[in-house]
Amino acid sequence: MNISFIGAGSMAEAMISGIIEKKIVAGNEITVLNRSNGHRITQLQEKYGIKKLTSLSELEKHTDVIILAVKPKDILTALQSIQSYIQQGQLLVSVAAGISLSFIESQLHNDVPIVRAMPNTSAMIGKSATAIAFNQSVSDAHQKMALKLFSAIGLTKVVEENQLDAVTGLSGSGPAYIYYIAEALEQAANEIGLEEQIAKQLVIQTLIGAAEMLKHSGEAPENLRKAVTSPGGTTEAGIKVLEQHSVKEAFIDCVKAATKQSAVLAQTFEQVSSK
Ligand SMILES: NC(=O)C1=CN([C@@H]2O[C@H](COP(=O)(O)OP(=O)(O)OC[C@H]3O[C@@H](n4cnc5c(N)ncnc54)[C@H](OP(=O)(O)O)[C@@H]3O)[C@@H](O)[C@H]2O)C=CC1
Ligand SMILES: O=C(O)[C@@H]1CCC=N1
Repeated sequence: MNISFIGAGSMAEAMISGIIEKKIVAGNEITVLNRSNGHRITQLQEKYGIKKLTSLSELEKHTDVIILAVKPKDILTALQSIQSYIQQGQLLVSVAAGISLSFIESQLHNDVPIVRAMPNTSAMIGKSATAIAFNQSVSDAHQKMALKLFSAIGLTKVVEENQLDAVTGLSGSGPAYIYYIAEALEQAANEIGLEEQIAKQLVIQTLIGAAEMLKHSGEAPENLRKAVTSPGGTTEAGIKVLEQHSVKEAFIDCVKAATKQSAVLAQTFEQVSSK
């Protein structure tokens, strides 16, 4: 299988790294095209043994999967540049946030099988939580191929496309919410007089331990929380303050706002692009 990346940024690198590490394809079966920076391609060549896509016409003969890994603002130009080279049987994958399957279809000449994906930054270490949706032209074989590719960068779930705004609000943006908690815990540690380097490690290990417990214990988060909370104890005193500040409600509103913004961005982008 040969894979071509249009765009050589952080998401492309995360996918390249995962795909090679999981031996889905070898480095020399991956070609990459960037917009401006030759140095970036050389860097990826040296690190992963990938090849440079020297001309877009190479897509016609040597590619089974084309992965669009450009920013949403660049997707129209990228689609216009590749549209005449896409061949029957090739699979097109887009990781661009907020760019709908119908928008991509509208920029192409034929019925092209398309996968739209929403990964997150933990793809860098193979720990993304990704959701993918397919258009009508995607075959069973293509679905399997897409699942294999995204499973190389973490957990992958198939959803209907209308769920992708919610996925973006939850797990696409999700790492930032957890980093926000880590920031707050580190600041608290500082204010209560803990040594900085020790506090950082305690915060990280607390987050990892809690995440692993959620994954492996089979218990609901509420039960795990109650197991830490002794009556009249320290956790109860802490949680009481979170409740006074309506922190749970704030997180619920946070995910809803991010989900809403995903839909707004998609609409705005498509209106601008269709002018
Ligand atoms: N980063 C993340 O965590 C997540 C990213 N995504 C999505 O992934 C996509 C890529 O994001 P990310 O990797 O972070 O972005 P980056 O800015 O790191 O990379 C984008 C790359 O696309 C290249 N590019 C732009 N236009 C073209 C073009 N016409 N032809 C070829 N290459 C082009 C850029 O080249 P140059 O540098 O020369 O301009 C750059 O290398 C986005 O659409 C984003 O929404 C989705 C979920 C999470
Ligand atoms: O904040 C954003 O718009 C993007 C989409 C998902 C993660 N980051």
